[in-house]
Amino acid sequence: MVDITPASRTGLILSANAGSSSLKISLYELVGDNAESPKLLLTSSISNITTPPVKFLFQPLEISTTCRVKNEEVPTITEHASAFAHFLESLQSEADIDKDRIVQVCHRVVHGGDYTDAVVISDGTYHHIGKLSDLAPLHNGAALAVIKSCISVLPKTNSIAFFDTAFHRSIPPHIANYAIDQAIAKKRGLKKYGFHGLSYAFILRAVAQFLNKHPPSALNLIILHLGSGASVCAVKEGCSYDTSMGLTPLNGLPGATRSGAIDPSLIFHYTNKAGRISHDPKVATQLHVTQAEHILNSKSGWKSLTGTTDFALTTRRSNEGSPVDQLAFDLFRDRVLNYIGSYHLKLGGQVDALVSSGGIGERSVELRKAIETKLECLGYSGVGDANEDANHKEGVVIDVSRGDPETKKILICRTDEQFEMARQCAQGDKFWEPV
Ligand SMILES: Nc1ncnc2c1ncn2[C@@H]1O[C@H](COP(=O)(O)OP(=O)(O)O)[C@@H](O)[C@H]1O
Ligand SMILES: CC(=O)OP(=O)(O)O
Ligand SMILES: [Mg+2]
Repeated sequence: MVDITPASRTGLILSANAGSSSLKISLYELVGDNAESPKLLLTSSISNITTPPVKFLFQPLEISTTCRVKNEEVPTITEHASAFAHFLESLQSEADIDKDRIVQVCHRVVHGGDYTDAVVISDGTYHHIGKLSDLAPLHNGAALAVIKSCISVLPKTNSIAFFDTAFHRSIPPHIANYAIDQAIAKKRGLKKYGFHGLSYAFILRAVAQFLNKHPPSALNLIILHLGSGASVCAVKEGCSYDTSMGLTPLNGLPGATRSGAIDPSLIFHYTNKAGRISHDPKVATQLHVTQAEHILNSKSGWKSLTGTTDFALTTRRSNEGSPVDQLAFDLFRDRVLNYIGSYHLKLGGQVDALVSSGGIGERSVELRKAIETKLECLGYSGVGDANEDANHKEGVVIDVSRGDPETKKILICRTDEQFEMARQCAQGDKFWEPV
């Protein structure tokens, strides 16, 4: 009989996180007894894929004569497939690792429709995920391009799709459904799916460990994931109860190029071509993305208000008195507060901690301060001095609250979607069964 117990699992696991204009990759080693915590060997990020020059960063954890850091602009990278190919070349040339040692590739797929769990890629699952691309135009197409490359250059390796949506399968019907004709809604799958689920799963476990609350089902949290795409999640008894994104990642908070929630009628006053298919060359031609979706996904958000997608720059400029940057900063804080207030109420005020994560949530001292000083009226501790020092502190979870035991905690969690996939892969029996 073939041994498929966790202790028998060895090899390299690669996790790929394809964003709208970036690809983040982490490589882990599994030696059987570390299935709970696969060992990180290196990370790589390829950014500005749709706005060249493309930046390529390759960072082995241990540097040696055969393991080098690379940080360069690469004009030959034009889309996600060539970005992935460049990573594989560097794996050999910079880290002396043969790609054939990779036994599993985990792919973050943002929209998984009704998939409630990760799936091994086959012809059937590949095409099903392809059909969902219209609902996550900035993301699913990019993930599929990387999956396709894997199938062709790593034919003996399992490719597994991990879905952002899976974490939110617990959202109850009265929250997940929209007030629209239910026959049409059911037929077309028009409901709230929610996203950033791999990040929320990672945070839930990390915070449970930090607060010493086991199992995680003992926890109620309000989690902010504030990055290029931003969302909030109410976790009730260890499960997603509500989240700000909806049918697509467009709803809820604004993001780098996304409007977030707007009055649905607005778009018909913005353009009289809202329903026409977009012919923008950056939108893959096989996707049926309307001009409305293109404007609200790619031509809105911080970029449309301030000219930059860099929220750190927006914050600096707003401190220097720039009115448009101040508007972007205040508008973001306002929308985040909408959700915190609402989720605090939905959780009956029984909140173990407010957790801030994502590129902005983890690093923006100013935004955290602006949000969290408003929360004292709800019994949150307010940010303490630790907020200022958080960027220099080590650790996955950092307590930035004032430390008054009577008040609710405010934490930062350095989320890691790639690690969450590698961990779930290492532990999932079905991924290791011989074919
Ligand atoms: N110190 C900082 N202050 C404010 N925003 C920051 C800071 N560092 C990074 N960011 C912002 O974080 C965002 C990227 O977050 P990230 O979670 O990596 O996004 P994504 O994975 O969605 O591409 C960018 O808008 C970037 O400007
Ligand atoms: C779902 C989503 O918006 O993802 P990201 O923040 O990585 O763009
Ligand atoms: Mg992200």
